[in-house]
Amino acid sequence: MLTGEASHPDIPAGPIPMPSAVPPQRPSDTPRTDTRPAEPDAGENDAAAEVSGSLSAPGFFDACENADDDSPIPDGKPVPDQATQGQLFETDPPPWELTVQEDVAVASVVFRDAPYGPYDYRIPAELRDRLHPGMRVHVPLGRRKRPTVGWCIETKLGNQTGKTLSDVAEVLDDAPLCDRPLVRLVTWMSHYYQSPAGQVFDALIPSSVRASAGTRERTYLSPAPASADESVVDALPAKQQRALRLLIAAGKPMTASQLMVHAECTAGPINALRKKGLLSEDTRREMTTSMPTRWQTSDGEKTETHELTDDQSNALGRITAALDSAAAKTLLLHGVTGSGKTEVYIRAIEHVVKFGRAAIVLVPEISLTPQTRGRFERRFASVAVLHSQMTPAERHFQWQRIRRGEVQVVVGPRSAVFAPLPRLGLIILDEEHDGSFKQDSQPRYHARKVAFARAQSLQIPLLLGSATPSLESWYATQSGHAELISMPSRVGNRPMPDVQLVDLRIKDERSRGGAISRQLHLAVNETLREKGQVILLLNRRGFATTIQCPSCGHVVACPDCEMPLTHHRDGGKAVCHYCDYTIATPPWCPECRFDGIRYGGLGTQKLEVEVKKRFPEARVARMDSDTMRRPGSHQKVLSAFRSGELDLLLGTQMIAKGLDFPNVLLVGVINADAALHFPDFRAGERTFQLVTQVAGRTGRGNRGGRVIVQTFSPEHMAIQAASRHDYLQFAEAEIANRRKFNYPPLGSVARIIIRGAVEDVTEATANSLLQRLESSRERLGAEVRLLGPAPPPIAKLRGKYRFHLLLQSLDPLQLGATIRMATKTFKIPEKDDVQYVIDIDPMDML
Ligand SMILES: Nc1ncnc2c1ncn2[C@@H]1O[C@H](COP(=O)(O)OP(=O)(O)OP(=O)(O)O)[C@@H](O)[C@H]1O
Ligand SMILES: [Zn+2]
Repeated sequence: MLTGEASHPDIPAGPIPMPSAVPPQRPSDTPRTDTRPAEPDAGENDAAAEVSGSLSAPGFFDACENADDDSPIPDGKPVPDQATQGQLFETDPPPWELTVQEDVAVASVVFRDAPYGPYDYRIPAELRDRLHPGMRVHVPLGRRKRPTVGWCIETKLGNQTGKTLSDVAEVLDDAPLCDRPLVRLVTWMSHYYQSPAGQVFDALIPSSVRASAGTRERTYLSPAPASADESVVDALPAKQQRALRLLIAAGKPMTASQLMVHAECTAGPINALRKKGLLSEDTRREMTTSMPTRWQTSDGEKTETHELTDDQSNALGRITAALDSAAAKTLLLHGVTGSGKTEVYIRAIEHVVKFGRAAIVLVPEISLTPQTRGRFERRFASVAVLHSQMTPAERHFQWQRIRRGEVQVVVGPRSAVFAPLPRLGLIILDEEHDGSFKQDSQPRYHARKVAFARAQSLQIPLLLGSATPSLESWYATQSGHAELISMPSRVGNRPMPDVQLVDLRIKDERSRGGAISRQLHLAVNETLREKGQVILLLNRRGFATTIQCPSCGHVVACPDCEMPLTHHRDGGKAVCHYCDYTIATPPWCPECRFDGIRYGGLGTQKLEVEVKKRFPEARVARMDSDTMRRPGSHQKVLSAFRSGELDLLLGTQMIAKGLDFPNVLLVGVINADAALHFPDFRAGERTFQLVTQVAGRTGRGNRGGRVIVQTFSPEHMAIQAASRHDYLQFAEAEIANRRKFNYPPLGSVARIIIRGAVEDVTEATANSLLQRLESSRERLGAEVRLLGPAPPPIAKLRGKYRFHLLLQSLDPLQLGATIRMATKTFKIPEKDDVQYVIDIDPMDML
């Protein structure tokens, strides 16, 4: 899937189902999601295997019980290379062959491109001790024996395929890039998300690690045994003798250039010594620098350790009990904004670290919250912070530290769930409802679900924390799959801020020609006068969100996506927020040449202009993905805001997350409905989360705080509940809504997006995929509802027409099996140029 397909940076995405049961892993039916022809596969019989394999076999986690032992991946039945032909002629091998065959060491290998494997290869004797699961290999693939890089997922004794295996040609890694539990996680993800295992490995192991970024090979010279013979050394020409004696005297290996400097000679004498066999060589891969970290750690907050509140110590007690029980328990810490969740995480990790174990803390993009980062770095001796602005060399350096076991805490975004800590004891997801935990390209995984799988297989607790938990996690506490821990009040018994709704339908409430209502205007003035700080939320970036001709009605749209372009004032650009297509904003209508084109709709840039005009004294900063492009820019703005150099911060949802500034006395929400009327069953949930979270940024100090929410739908349940900080009311009402349609968390949803250059060919492909889904559903007897194909709200993206199919079921196993069976042999003729993407537990329907 193209990155950017679901990149709606200003639209918060929602949550994902809590797995209550997870399908078994069967590495043999790695899915295919592209149009290339697949290798021959086992055909009809496999369909039957699919039924029993996916619908009745024990779950993945049964298979993963002994995560530490070295047993091969359970239930693996690799499809042998070119199996079908061989099977025509061969029956059981004769017994004498059996003994020989059993002695054959075999590696199962998967690939990132089709055919995806797994296929079995013989491990030649000289590679037997070197090859382990989690390493990359070179193997010959296909009839042409094309040399291909693959990942070894299993090594075993005995060739079960009944035919001659090709040899592994080369082992590419000195040590496994992931340990066995992580290899098992790969095969589970590949199965559950229907994404080739080779591609899952690529998501798991950063490209900087695969490419050994920031390292180079260096060859070290030391005296060879032959140089111990004095007479030999004495007989050498002067320069050679000098160099060799220096090396012997040094007592440690040197590179050729070091030795040249030392011995004040050229390369000649050293090469001569080499040729005479008087030097031995040793090549190592080394980091080129000792890693300087480019980011300061602090945003200006002081270190504080607090006496825990009663809520906090109760929460900590329940978490340490789970840690001590060494069970794979899922805990949901529901603590209102400002209840001190971070302190609880830190204490829980201290408990973990005491026993020599380590923790992972997943956060929505860390560069947005330098504060969180600072809190962890100040409290632990060895923290690895992973974030999107690291260089490849930094990333690789941190990864190596983590793998060597030098790190107590890893803090990072969703991909940090794969951090290769050797003694992981706890995984925490902070702001667990956040949409950034779902990846919108292959493999389309959700970090919460992967964290759950990893925690289960290692038998360690998973701690989810939020003031506005996803309904999936909430429902899990209601159905007994997770334990609920509540922190219903703020630290220091500070009250929740007062929320006032401004009904924008009433004309008097609206301001003439502006975005800021009379009440909000007054409140900002008052706050500034009291030397308090203000946060204003508007979840749309750009200046104007539509460019329309008032004469002919033409809307300037992206030629590739057909979505309206957003006018950006800096540079006078019109930009597609879906694909980044950019043109100069046309000064007149491109259709009818009318010169008086109108910029409608409100973005953060326009709001900034209005704010500066209304409050000329205020020092204002804007925070959105346009102003925050440069590394470190969040930190700069946030430290300035903390130190009081700024009075007013306005921006998109990135200012709604996790910030803790005691002097913020007013939060204004410019338009609470922006996301409410999206064609998505999570629209209400996202609105509730966003309003509650941003409202929670105030009243965090001793001076109190208040919130003004402007809305066209003040009676909407999500906005009502948010205005009362009433999560329970919201959750109960929303669960009842979802129950009517079996939407998550009550049922499971999957989405298949079909895209192609020609509209009717794309639609026809979607229809034939639908037929296949219908017939698999019938063969499996699966209770799955099929909807579509229909054009999604974004019906065209980057020049491709799009259709989608939705699948719904109460049983995620049946849902997965239906798709797997339908797509297993589904091939789209190359000339059609149509691709499809499977999205299990999709987070948006756009
Ligand atoms: N026991 C305590 N006593 C006093 N202050 C505390 C205590 N625990 C935490 N704090 C302070 O309370 C503030 C809020 O804590 P924190 O930012 O962890 O809240 P939170 O629950 O994560 O809120 P949000 O969900 O809004 O991010 C912080 O400034 C923190 O230093
Ligand atoms: Zn576009």
